[in-house]
Amino acid sequence: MNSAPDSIRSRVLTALAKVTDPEIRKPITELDMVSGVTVSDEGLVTVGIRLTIAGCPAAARIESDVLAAAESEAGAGRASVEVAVMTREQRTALTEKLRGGQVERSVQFGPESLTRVYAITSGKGGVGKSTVTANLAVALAGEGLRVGIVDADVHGFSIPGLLGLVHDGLAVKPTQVGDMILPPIAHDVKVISIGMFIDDASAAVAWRGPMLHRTIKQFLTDVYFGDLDVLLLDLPPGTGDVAITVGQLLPHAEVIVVTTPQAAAADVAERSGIVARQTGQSVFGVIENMSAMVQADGSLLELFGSGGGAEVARRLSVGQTTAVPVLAQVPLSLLLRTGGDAGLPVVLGAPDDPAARAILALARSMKTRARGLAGLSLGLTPR
Ligand SMILES: Nc1ncnc2c1ncn2[C@@H]1O[C@H](COP(=O)(O)OP(=O)(O)OP(=O)(O)O)[C@@H](O)[C@H]1O
Repeated sequence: MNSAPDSIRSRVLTALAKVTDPEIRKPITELDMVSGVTVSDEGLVTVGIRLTIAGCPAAARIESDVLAAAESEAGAGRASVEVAVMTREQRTALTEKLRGGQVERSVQFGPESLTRVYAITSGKGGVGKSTVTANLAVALAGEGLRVGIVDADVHGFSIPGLLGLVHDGLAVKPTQVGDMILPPIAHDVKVISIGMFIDDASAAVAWRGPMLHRTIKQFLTDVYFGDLDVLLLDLPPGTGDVAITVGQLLPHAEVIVVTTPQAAAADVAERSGIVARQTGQSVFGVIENMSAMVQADGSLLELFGSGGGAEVARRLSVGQTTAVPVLAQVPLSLLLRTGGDAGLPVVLGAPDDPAARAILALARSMKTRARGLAGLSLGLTPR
């Protein structure tokens, strides 16, 4: 092996190109985070890196990955890392680069984007919309898709907890690089939540329309999701301001309505689908959650009745050229609930659970239509 300083330097640079920033998920060499590599006549390597911000939570990981990369070429104990922090100008250059050279910030995931955007809504609270959203996101990521969640459920921002992004009772805070927000990542899903910007977990968020509108817009402009295949938006239940804002900002988003099997829930669930239509969005389908559970003795427990999902799908199909399908029936499940409480989604923690299987099957069928690709065939249709 040629070990002249120039040769070592070029091999170290090649190794460094494989080190990624865990939050931005790009090679540090592309992010201008490597300020220099010097090799002494004795072959000792010094790598200079600059972190995006002081106190960067990923600092220790980046430093040790850089050291390992340098030592892989220089030899154990023959490399060192000098850590500095980007200047404001360097940070601005980085955020512009990540935005693809655009100085003007604009809403991501607009009609020109290839990302499939699904707004997940329900007629009323407590039907399991957030639980289903979190599990579906993780299941889609498990299918190899790049997935993000915007938790816009201002009154019940439960996504961070469901995905284990909670520390000392509070949702983890995103790293901020200049005016760019880096979403925390859990189980391979990039997550941003209103809950991450609130310091008192028990505080009620009494925001009115304009404040909500600004926050959702900021999530869609300032959060660096990178290139996603799928973005899921967890909307608040009902037909309020957030649904209208999302309809205005992302008119091509497709809506998924979550409902329970209860006949009485069908009216309100139908309404949330209709609001979506009024803002120009199409309804992708209905997920019936808390469906019948098979008990140990083989009998069915229909705690919330039956038929609600099919009924909502039937009503939302009226006047449409294609029928709105029931995408999945997710049974009542103890493990789905305890997995959510523990921050480990059931699709990962107990993938053989019937509720997990229903969500994993849905993710598999959605995978085939990721990134604008046509065709989604689902076994379930409205009765
Ligand atoms: N299929 C299911 N089986 C058992 N428990 C479930 C199921 N789906 C959801 N749950 C439980 O129901 C409760 C409500 O779920 P979740 O918070 O996801 O509802 P939501 O519709 O998002 O409510 P909100 O919009 O009001 O926040 C949670 O405790 C959750 O663990």
